[in-house]
Amino acid sequence: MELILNYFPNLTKTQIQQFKALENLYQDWNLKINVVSRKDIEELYLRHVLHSLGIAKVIQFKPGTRIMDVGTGGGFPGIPLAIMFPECRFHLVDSIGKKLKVVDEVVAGLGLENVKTTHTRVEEIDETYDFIVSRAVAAMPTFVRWIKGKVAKTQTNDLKNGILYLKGGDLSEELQDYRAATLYELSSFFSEPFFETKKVVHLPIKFKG
Ligand SMILES: C[S@@+](CC[C@H](N)C(=O)[O-])C[C@H]1O[C@@H](n2cnc3c(N)ncnc32)[C@H](O)[C@@H]1O
Repeated sequence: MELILNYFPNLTKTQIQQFKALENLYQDWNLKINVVSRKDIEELYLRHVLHSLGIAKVIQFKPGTRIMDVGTGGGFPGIPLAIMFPECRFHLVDSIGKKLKVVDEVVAGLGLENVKTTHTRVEEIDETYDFIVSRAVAAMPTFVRWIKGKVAKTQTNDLKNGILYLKGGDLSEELQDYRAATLYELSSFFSEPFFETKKVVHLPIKFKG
């Protein structure tokens, strides 16, 4: 938890309580339904919470921003972001129901009122969002296909509406067809070796006409 405060010193009391509560909630629920690997649970704050919050170093979502987390799994990056931005609306989607059971329990345990979850493949979603966030779900071309028509046209944030994807390693091949993508190195925000090759990819979605 110190790790989070170190990089986000201006959290409210509620946010601090909620971030602290994550540890017990995930430990308990992970014993019942394994959604996070054991090694990762030991390093929950580094590998999951702080990594998710990399997006909060790239953008401060304005109140009212609508965000979908595609393939949220155990709730990452959606849950840490929902704690960080209580005035934004988060839709966490996954095609595996038991993972969302854990997410629903964590959301209830935290008392988060800005999160809804849906058990479906993202292709079936018929809503629009300002931003679509994700981690470890699909390569960019597939992902872009899945979220077609789901990004709202009107921009209200400093960054253009589109995808904010947490990715690692060399992305030159995967992103070769996406010249509009901007890469933000997480190592410039966080000093832990875990973030050495990790990035937030911002891909604005173009609208025709
Ligand atoms: C490797 S896990 C990543 C989970 C989480 N984002 C994280 O980083 O901890 C990939 C997740 O994507 C989900 N997924 C894969 N394809 C999907 C699709 N088309 N629609 C919704 N969820 C999908 C899987 O069920 C799985 O929970």
